[in-house]
Amino acid sequence: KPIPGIPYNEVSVRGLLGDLPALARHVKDGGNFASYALSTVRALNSPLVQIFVRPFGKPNVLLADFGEARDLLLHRKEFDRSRVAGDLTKGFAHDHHIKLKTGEAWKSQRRLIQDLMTPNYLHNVAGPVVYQKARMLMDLWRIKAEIAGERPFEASDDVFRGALDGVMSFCFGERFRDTAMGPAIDALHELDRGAMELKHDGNPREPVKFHVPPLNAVLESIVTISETPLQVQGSPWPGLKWAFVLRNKRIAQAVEVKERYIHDELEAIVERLRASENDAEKSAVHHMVLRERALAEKEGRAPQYFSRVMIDEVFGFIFAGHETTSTTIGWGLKLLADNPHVSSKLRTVLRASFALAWSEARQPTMQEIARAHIPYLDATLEEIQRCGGTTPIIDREAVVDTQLLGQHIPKGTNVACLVMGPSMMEPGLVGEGTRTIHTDKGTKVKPWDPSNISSFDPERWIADKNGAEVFNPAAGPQLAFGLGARACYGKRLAYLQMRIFFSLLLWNFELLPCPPVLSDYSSGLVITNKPKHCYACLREVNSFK
Ligand code: HEM
Repeated sequence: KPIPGIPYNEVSVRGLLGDLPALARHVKDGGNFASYALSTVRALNSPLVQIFVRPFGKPNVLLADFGEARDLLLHRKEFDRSRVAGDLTKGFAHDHHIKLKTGEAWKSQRRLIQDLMTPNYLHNVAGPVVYQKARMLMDLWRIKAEIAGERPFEASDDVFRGALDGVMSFCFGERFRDTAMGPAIDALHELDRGAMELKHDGNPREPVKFHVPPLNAVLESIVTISETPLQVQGSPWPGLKWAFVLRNKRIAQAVEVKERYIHDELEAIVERLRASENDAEKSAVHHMVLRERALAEKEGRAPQYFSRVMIDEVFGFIFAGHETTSTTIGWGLKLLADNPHVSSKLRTVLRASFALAWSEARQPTMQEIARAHIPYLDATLEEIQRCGGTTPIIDREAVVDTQLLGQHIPKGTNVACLVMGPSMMEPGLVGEGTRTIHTDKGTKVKPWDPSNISSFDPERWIADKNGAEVFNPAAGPQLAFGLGARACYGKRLAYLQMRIFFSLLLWNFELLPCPPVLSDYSSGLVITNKPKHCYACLREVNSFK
């Protein structure tokens, strides 16, 4: 039954299936749930609309306005984490904190992973292992660029391997050695040099196809599990659907492999700590074991190193961190290749910022990259986040009867804030004065200039402070990581990974534009809003070690 006062498609309320038939047609034509939501907002020309995608369930409200979404996410206690995230992760990380409402239980669980996103931890512990994996990706692309000879090649699998290795290194530190990238590099070394001839064959615009080697059993299990939420998405009975999905032999085996792997890693750390306090390798898992030990001591109980919560929190890093980061890097590759003025300015800025590395003909170090103050780099990363739309929807649930944009929202309604719609990537639909009263008077974020709101322009994040360029993270609307208490936990790690990756990429390569057929911006929404085509066409600009 529609919520009075909120626009909807008239045809959707005529049948039992609501918007599902129209959504299915949209998907068949190459769209996805997020693009359907956006097209509905546009068709009804309203920043607040409702759609019916759960048979017998409540309508889903779509909110396409940054000002109102920001207020909701930052200040409104009437909204909390929705059931969607928990429903989608129930089958493989049942006890992860993502599903919890904001309160004592959530806070207490977050204590286990506290301090992992501090600059100190990121720069000194996580950064070096993440940097090492980014260097491996550059090595892989150096070989591919040489073989491809300025022809494009598929980049999404490489970027995916790089991001997966990055987040696994964050979790397990130096203990994680059986990487995704290793076999990809080995496969190139073993390649018959005759394959070098590829660069002279055929159409120079045709992509070069490289063999994609399989992942090891643990990494393969992560990929298998990460695909399962797609099967549950939209189900009116997620619990039942999970029971069915987990009966599949391949999926059940994948869950078993990942459980055993995480358990064994925890056990290894616990054993090393028992043997010698200073002997265990530092990593997120090591840090969690120390936190659990300290919390248990404080609470007068025995530590539970192998509890469901411990295992699910570890897997949460991997699940929440690998595809999001790899998708965002994929968008960044495309945007930088298609905007050579941005990539060449960034390269010039990087050379000036890492002047010592340039003069010594070497790669910038992890510490140089992490600590440098480079406003144009920060601005470019922010703009990649804005234009990529990796997580196009941020859900919240109304926990009491409330209002949005002056309309009644009943308790239990799921509100989906659109990250890419009006006011974000196209002019807004809301007139001043119609929003819910803002509690943060005086710090309201200014809207983007409508004349260039949809273009990729890092300069929008740059401000002038006493004649010097500074990066202004609050220059305008941005929802890429959500906002408020439940915003992305791993944001700082994601920025660090991107900072390292794009600095090294532009240090080593020029990104040549790919042929138009490989350069479109269509996307597929699985867990994230992924580019359908992600190719790289690289020219090495130096051969520094
Ligand atoms: C570019 C990469 C990433 C993007 C775009 C991204 C985006 C997001 C978004 C939009 C949310 C929901 C925010 C909200 O509801 O307000 C979220 C939540 C979360 N993210 Fe990320 N994320 C990224 C990387 C990571 C990484 C690397 C980790 C951990 C290693 C991580 C861990 C989490 C967790 C644990 C939550 C749930 C927080 C909670 O419910 O309290 N994310 N992320």
